Amino acid sequence: MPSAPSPSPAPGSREPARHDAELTDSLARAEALITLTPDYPEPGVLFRDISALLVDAEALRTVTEALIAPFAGTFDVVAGIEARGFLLAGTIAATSGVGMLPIRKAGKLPNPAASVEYHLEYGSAVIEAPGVLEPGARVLLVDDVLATGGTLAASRQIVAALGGEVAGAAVVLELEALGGRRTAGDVHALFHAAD
Ligand SMILES: O=P(O)(O)OC[C@H]1O[C@H](OP(=O)(O)OP(=O)(O)O)[C@H](O)[C@@H]1O
Ligand SMILES: Nc1ncnc2[nH]cnc12
Repeated sequence: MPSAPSPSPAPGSREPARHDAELTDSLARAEALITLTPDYPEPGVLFRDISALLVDAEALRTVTEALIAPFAGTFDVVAGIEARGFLLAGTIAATSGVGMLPIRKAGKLPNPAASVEYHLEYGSAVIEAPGVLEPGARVLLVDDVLATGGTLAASRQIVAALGGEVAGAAVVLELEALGGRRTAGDVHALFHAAD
């Protein structure tokens, strides 16, 4: 079940306001669109795919708004982590009226200003970013899945190396069994999977 945001009752009422109930339903509908594929990309991994959520206009809008809800007015730039994080950072940038910083996988940028190696549930990788941030820019990090937390932790290092400040981190789905929050720090997660 979605965990955020929680419904706020109308004054003098024990019932949630209708718009909050609708938001909860819409989030539950979005969560149900996340598909599970066993043994992908390697044996033992249960892969979560947000493609069906992305292609659904209502689900995409609801998830975009819920990802930024706790951070309104606190960030100047949204950073998306290649590749799936790009998709959400794009919608957040358009919705929030801020710019978007692409954090790329290694070898895609001509002159990376920062580079960090990290480990994932299935392998290791290097991310890089261009030196385009204003000093002190407040950056919201966005990704689809929090698993081991290696990607978000590396992204925090990238933002610091660029001279920015991390305003927060938001993901669609947290895989709790992998303990990523211990590595990635505080993360706003819309949905939680226990396994
Ligand atoms: O918490 P972690 O263990 O670091 O894992 C989470 C990361 O793994 C996936 O990306 P992946 O590297 O598979 O790249 P993709 O977006 O290009 O598919 C996902 O989109 C996150 O970025
Ligand atoms: N199980 C998983 N499903 C989707 N993306 C992931 N990134 C790391 N682990 C993942």
